Parts: sequence; C-alpha cells; structure tokens
Amino acid sequence: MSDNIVWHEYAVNKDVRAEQKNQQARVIWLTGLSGSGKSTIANLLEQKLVAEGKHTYLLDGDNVRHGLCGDLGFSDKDRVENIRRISEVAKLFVDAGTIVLTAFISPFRADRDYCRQILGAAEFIEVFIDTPLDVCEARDPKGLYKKARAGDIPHFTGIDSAYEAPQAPEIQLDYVADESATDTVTRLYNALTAQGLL
Ligand SMILES: Nc1ncnc2c1ncn2[C@@H]1O[C@H](COP(=O)(O)OS(=O)(=O)O)[C@@H](OP(=O)(O)O)[C@H]1O
Ligand SMILES: Nc1ncnc2c1ncn2[C@@H]1O[C@H](COP(=O)(O)OP(=O)(O)O)[C@@H](O)[C@H]1O
Repeated sequence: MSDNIVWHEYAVNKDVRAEQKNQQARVIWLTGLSGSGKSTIANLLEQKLVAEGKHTYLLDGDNVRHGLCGDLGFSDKDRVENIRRISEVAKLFVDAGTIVLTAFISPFRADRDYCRQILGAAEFIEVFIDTPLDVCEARDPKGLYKKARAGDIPHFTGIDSAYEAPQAPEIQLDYVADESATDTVTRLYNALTAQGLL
C-alpha cells in the first residue's frame, strides 16, 4: 500500500446499497478444475437469481483474462495475482450491494482464503464443484486437455499444475453421473437457500 493515503467513509455505504436492492450482497465463489462446470453453473444460477429480481454480476475466468487480467498467464505467480485482482473486484461489487458469482479455477487455497479474509466470512460462499479430473477430461469442452496432454499447454491445472481442493467449503457439489446442469444448479440453489445464504 502507498504511504499517506487515508480511507474515506461515505454516507451511502454497502448496507444502504444492498438494502435498496432488497438483498444480501455476497460472493458465490465457484472453484473447480477446467471443465468441472463453473461457467455453465454460474450462468444458470445467475439467470435464476435475476428472474427472482436479484441484482447480480458474473466474473468469469476466460472473460476477465481478456481485459483486467490480460497481462497474466498461468504460472503460479500469475494465478496468485489473477485471484488477488478478482478478489478486490468482487469486494467492490459487494460494496455496491451486488450478488457476485465467480467462475475461476482458483487452484490455491491461500488465494481463496485471501478473498474470504478481505470480504469477511459471512460474505464469502465457497462452492467446490467436485467433478473428477477424468470426467473433466472426457468432457474437454474446449479441447484444452487434449492439447495439454500433447504438451502444447504447459502448467495445465490437474495435469502439471496443482489444484488444492477446498477443505471446508460452504457447499460441495459432489459429482453425480449423468445429472443435467439444470439439476446440479437446482441442487446448488437448494443448498444455498437451506443454509440461508441467499
Ligand atoms: N494452463 C492452463 N491451466 C488452466 N486453464 C487454462 C490454462 N490455459 C488456458 N486456460 C484457460 O483459462 C481458464 C482458467 O482461467 P482462470 O482465471 O480461472 O485460472 S486461475 O484461477 O488463475 O487458475 C480455463 O477456463 P475454464 O476451462 O473455464 O476453467 C481455460 O479455458
Ligand atoms: N451437471 C453438469 N453441470 C455442469 N456442466 C455440465 C454438467 N453435465 C455436463 N456438463 C457439461 O460440462 C461442461 C462444463 O464446461 P464449463 O462450464 O465450461 O466448465 P468450466 O467453466 O469449469 O471450465 C459443459 O460442456 C457442460 O455442458
């Protein structure tokens, strides 16, 4: 942090903004391997929340890497910086009273915990999409696993770059063979409401 900077408090704060939107602002942080279903699930869940009149914003790995994080690659160091920036952006959206959905691999526990720490535990909901590597690889929606196995993509998560599974996520979505994405999202939605997280 720079020297000589002082935080300003404003009258219109996070609570006022969230109350105006009639919702509890928070981050629903989806984490899992490439192909585990993060983007698909985030997309369907956001549609469901918007249909209920909620105010949302979806931050997606591939999309953010086209702009804000366009200078970052997939070394451990760059992934740490990627998740740090996303965490700060998510915090700003929560400050704006928004329900934020994030869809990043976010492979390192310490980086997810950083987001939990800067937001506060009540505002950070970690959702582990626990789709096994062999299923993700069989799906291979973008053909990236095939390229990674051929040696064309170095540091690919699950192949030659680590994924540290959450140890105590608020919600764990266990893989259910042949379950549709819509049914998985219903499972997630029901878990969120049952725990009073929406
Ligand atoms: N080396 C390597 N490892 C993993 N993923 C790779 C890699 N190279 C490119 N991609 C594509 O980038 C998407 C992951 O970006 P993220 O910002 O979510 O990654 S991270 O959280 O910083 O680890 C990821 O998107 P998803 O498949 O949606 O997870 C891939 O499309
Ligand atoms: N139950 C499910 N939940 C999520 N995705 C599923 C499910 N069943 C099959 N899929 C498919 O798996 C792929 C997941 O890809 P994607 O959402 O891009 O994952 P990620 O964002 O984690 O890389 C999609 O092609 C999706 O249609």
